[in-house]
Amino acid sequence: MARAAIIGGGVIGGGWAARFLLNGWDVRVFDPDPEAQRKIGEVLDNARRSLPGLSDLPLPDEGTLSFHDDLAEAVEGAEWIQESVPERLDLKLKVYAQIQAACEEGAIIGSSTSGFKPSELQEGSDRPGQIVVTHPFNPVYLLPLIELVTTGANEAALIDRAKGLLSSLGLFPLHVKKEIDAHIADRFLEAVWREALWLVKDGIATTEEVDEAIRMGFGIRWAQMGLFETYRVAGGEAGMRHFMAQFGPALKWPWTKLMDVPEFTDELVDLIADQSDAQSGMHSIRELERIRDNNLVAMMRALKAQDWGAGAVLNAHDAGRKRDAMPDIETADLAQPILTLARAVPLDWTDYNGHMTESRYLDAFAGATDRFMEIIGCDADYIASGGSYFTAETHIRHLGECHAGARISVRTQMLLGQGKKLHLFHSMYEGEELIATCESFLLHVSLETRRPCAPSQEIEDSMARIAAAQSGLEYPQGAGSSIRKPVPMAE
Ligand SMILES: NC(=O)C1=CN([C@@H]2O[C@H](COP(=O)(O)OP(=O)(O)OC[C@H]3O[C@@H](n4cnc5c(N)ncnc54)[C@H](O)[C@@H]3O)[C@@H](O)[C@H]2O)C=CC1
Ligand SMILES: C[N+](C)(C)CC(=O)CC(=O)[O-]
Repeated sequence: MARAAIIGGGVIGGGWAARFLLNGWDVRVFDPDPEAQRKIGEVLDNARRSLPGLSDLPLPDEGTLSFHDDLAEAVEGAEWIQESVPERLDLKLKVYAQIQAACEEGAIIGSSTSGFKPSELQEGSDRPGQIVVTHPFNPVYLLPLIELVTTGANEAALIDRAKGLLSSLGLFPLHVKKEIDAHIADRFLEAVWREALWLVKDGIATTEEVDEAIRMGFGIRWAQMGLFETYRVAGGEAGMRHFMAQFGPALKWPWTKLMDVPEFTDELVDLIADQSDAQSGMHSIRELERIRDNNLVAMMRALKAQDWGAGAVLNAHDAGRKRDAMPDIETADLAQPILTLARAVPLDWTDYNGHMTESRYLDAFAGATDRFMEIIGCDADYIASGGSYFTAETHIRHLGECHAGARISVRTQMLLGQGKKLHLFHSMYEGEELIATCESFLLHVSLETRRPCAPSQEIEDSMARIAAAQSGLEYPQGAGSSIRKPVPMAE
């Protein structure tokens, strides 16, 4: 089992711990704070309800989490060491000396620093090539971006290994090859933060109005296209050149306070903190984290459907794991109902009753049907060649309930697969418990005529193979049933 050490387990270290653990790594934590274990436990609870559902496949079994009073013990045998101690250079340098005295020479030491350059962190080290900046974004267990900032002291092989390990955790390592204070993203965030402070200090807007100005407009836009792509579109048909010609000169107008930072007087801190309390004080920080996570999961899953931005990163992560996680016609035990879906229930699949909402059962069963189609040869290439299946009838029975984060699976029995007809019976389980079934009848169609027709010989052969293998299975209980006619109540 791969092992990571988390040095500093606060807001960010806790997020890293969750990211590693939920991706199957063993995690050792060193943090002198006596509250660290409780705090990380709460971050983990949030991560467990939100991260697994982002994937359309099950995550690996969780690794083991342990807390250590001794830094040397925590880093021993670790392949990855993530430093997330407070943003003070003297402290970070002291911590690296302790880490490097005890860790493996081949281990990667990543720093979460928001602002320091890697050359500053490598200063005075005997093995500077081991230290890189891996700057994450909060919540680390959901957001994919990691700014991987390196110097000439870091060898290409170590950089490649770091990229590979980060990608295997579902992260998106953005390699910043030329170091600069605050890397890339925090330079924007600092600029926006500075402007917002001025707007509140000068009485132009409240903290709430600043936040509305972001989240009702460009905040949504930036989640799917960055700055340049957004402005290219805003330039109209003439694109970026026109945009720059039109708005470039305006940058010189006195729109902003540019580099000045308002002084953090007690008065300014009170003004901002009081407004922030009035805006959000009715929610605890943990509640706000859960609201944030619900929203992030819903947005990232929407981007996933578009295979765009952060959604494309999630799809690529799934694609890399699909081969091992899901059987195909050669690896499945065809004599049994075939595994066609295995995943965690995403946060945005639950409803006001606190369990998976009914439309999502159809969503999950439709995913199982899609997988069955792939297994028999009706994959993306086949569909592009003009043949596919349309569903003619579906009947779902709800036998139990499941909640966000639950691991569900679907196993599929083929009741008929011959000519243009495909009749499937899906059974959904949480663990061993049967929670729903779905019977579907599909017809093979020509996508040109939109009329039923026979499928390819390869599909016919696959269906014949499965029919022969499953011929010994009993007709499933519940198949062929309908909603019974109500019996009149006795007086
Ligand atoms: N909070 C944020 O939004 C982000 C912070 N970062 C960076 O992550 C790092 C940590 O920041 P946060 O998690 O926000 O701070 P935090 O204050 O929540 O956590 C820091 C943790 O380090 C522990 N600590 C202090 N001295 C230690 C030592 N000698 N050895 C081990 N642990 C020690 C503290 O007990 C505390 O639990 C900083 O470098 C920061 O710039 C990066 C991205 C976002
Ligand atoms: C405020 N901050 C500079 C610590 C923020 C970051 O570094 C990244 C983030 O998560 O916004």
